[in-house]
Amino acid sequence: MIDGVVLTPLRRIADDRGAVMHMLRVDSPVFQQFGEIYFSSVHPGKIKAWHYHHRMSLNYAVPVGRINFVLFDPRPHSLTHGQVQEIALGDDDYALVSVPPGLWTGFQCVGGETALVANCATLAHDPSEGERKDHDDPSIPYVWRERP
Ligand SMILES: Cc1cn([C@H]2C[C@H](O)[C@@H](COP(=O)(O)OP(=O)(O)O[C@H]3O[C@H](C)C(=O)[C@H](O)[C@H]3O)O2)c(=O)[nH]c1=O
Repeated sequence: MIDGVVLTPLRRIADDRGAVMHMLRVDSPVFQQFGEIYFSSVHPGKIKAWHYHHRMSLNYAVPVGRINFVLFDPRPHSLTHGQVQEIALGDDDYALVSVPPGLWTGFQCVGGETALVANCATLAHDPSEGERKDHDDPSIPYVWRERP
């Protein structure tokens, strides 16, 4: 796992009416502070990458559909400097991934259903706090799956 990233399995309590899906509680070891919750949908095969945050920590869960979540560690003094990691997230592999600032992240919808990514972030969205690169930027050593 990239240094500082935490993957926490989450409960999905299903019955014949639907399901309750946990995400983040104030007494969780990964809870820091509340900034904003938002949801990002991504259609089958589509990529949303790359995102970088200077100060915001992310807490992602995917209650609908499935994504391949990818992280790249550019931090010069990190134990995992230069590493790339893929994490499968989705309603059938339901978990919370907590990501510190300073990493490049992105995701691709895998499977045939539009996926919904929930982010319970430690700060309210502030465009000046983030950076973007194209999904195929050569400075990040990762090749996304072919898109339909
Ligand atoms: C998050 C946000 C976005 N926007 C605007 C900015 C753009 O014009 C448009 C799409 O934003 P973006 O391209 O950043 O969307 P995603 O690629 O889905 O990424 C967003 O959702 C993933 C999960 C992340 O973690 C990102 O930090 C977050 O920005 O919505 C706003 O006006 N307010 C907001 O709070």
